[in-house]
Amino acid sequence: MSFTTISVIGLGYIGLPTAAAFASRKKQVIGVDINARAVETINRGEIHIVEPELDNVVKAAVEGGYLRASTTPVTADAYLIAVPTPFKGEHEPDMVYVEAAAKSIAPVLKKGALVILESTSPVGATEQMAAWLAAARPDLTFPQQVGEKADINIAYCPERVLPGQVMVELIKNDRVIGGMTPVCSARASELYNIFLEGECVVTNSRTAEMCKLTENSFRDVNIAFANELSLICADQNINVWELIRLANRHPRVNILQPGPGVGGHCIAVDPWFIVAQNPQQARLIRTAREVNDHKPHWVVDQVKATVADCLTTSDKRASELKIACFGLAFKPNIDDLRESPAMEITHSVAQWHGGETLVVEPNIHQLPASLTGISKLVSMQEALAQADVLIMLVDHKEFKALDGRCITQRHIVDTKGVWR
Ligand SMILES: NC(=O)C1=CN([C@@H]2O[C@H](COP(=O)(O)OP(=O)(O)OC[C@H]3O[C@@H](n4cnc5c(N)ncnc54)[C@H](O)[C@@H]3O)[C@@H](O)[C@H]2O)C=CC1
Ligand SMILES: CC(=O)N[C@@H]1[C@@H](OP(=O)(O)OP(=O)(O)OC[C@H]2O[C@@H](n3ccc(=O)[nH]c3=O)[C@H](O)[C@@H]2O)O[C@H](C(=O)O)[C@@H](O)[C@@H]1O
Repeated sequence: MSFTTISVIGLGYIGLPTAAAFASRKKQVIGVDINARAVETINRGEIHIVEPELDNVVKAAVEGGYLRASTTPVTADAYLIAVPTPFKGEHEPDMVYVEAAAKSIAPVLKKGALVILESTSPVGATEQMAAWLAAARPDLTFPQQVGEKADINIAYCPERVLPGQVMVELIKNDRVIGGMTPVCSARASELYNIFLEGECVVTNSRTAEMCKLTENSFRDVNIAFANELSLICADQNINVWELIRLANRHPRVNILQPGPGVGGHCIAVDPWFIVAQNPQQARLIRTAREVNDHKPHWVVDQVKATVADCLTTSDKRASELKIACFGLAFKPNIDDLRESPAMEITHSVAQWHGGETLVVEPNIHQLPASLTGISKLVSMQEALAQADVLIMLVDHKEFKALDGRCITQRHIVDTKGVWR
């Protein structure tokens, strides 16, 4: 059965670009979200999230009559679930959104439908989702009951796009397809091939779930290695960026870059899903998380030591010193401040510091609420003219382009090696 109508459940950073990609290939797409304001925005042909090129694709899809959004699920040939999977408590995966999404589509499922889970999930989540659907629809058969002959096909197909490059990577990246049966995988591959230029690589659902967690854990472990080196090098008076550049000249060494910590809602979250399921075995993955989570605290200690050093050579009192923090976003050249180590550090410094804390963030026009009243958003030039201590937190292109001769301050904490 081919796919005439496709429904995407959850219209956020992943769901909306995916819905728009199908609609741009002239498929009828119904996006569903519990956020009524997001639904209204999309139905006006506008977007509620920031992602390059997405606005044009959504506008064309809505105006062309291929994409519409709704708060209520409808009957479709295929469903893709892209709802949040945060952690709860002591880093346990929270599957309540997936459960709610599955239960919301169950009543409208028709024989022959394909259901794909895209949300980053712990191993076994797809089987759990299939069980929720089966419990809600005893009139239909599911792969866990009858295998290939099931009325409903189910697969896990993780998303691996990089924020900021989603519209390119969505089309070009290879996709891991984890069907509950080979037929499920074949149908899921057929669906993605509507827009995919990359390859569909087929496996089972549990391997596909683990594959997504593995990719982000691999990056987290590699960044933790770099962050650990940065602590060792600071102690040994070695420039860690020079060290890594030199080590990476080895044909089989490729170390990532240290920074203020690991931010965003994926790399700092997903490795915990492995740790939660295999706490005895996942020792390196847990330690990497701990190393990366510790880094912002270490940076704050460096700031305090640098301020103390500055005071010994200055005739100013502590309350007269100005500290400037460069960057708030969770990574360079974006405006996303969520789960940002730069935010965490700036907040701690501003709360601790008796004097003025200046903030330079070229990608925002207004300070977030948590920093309002305890810091001041200024231009790069104002910060360089006024501050006694500089803290480099995010290697935005504007900061990298700065002529070193403009920096007269001697007291600098540079977490990104930009002003070395
Ligand atoms: N943002 C990213 O760069 C990537 C995210 N992922 C994964 O994709 C999944 C989705 O992430 P994002 O799109 O970033 O989240 P998001 O928060 O941007 O969007 C999720 C959307 O789902 C909606 N929603 C929640 N419960 C719902 C329900 N029961 N029915 C319908 N809509 C519902 C929310 O209102 C929201 O609009 C997560 O598992 C995430 O880990 C995977 C790769 C990249
Ligand atoms: C394995 C991998 O590259 N995963 C990607 C990642 O996207 P995300 O934007 O979170 O990743 P990122 O660019 O590594 O940034 C995460 C954090 O790590 C930091 N970071 C990154 C690279 C580095 O050398 N040093 C470093 O400190 C960044 O500054 C940021 O705070 O996670 C996404 C996700 O799963 O949501 C995934 O789709 C993306 O492909």
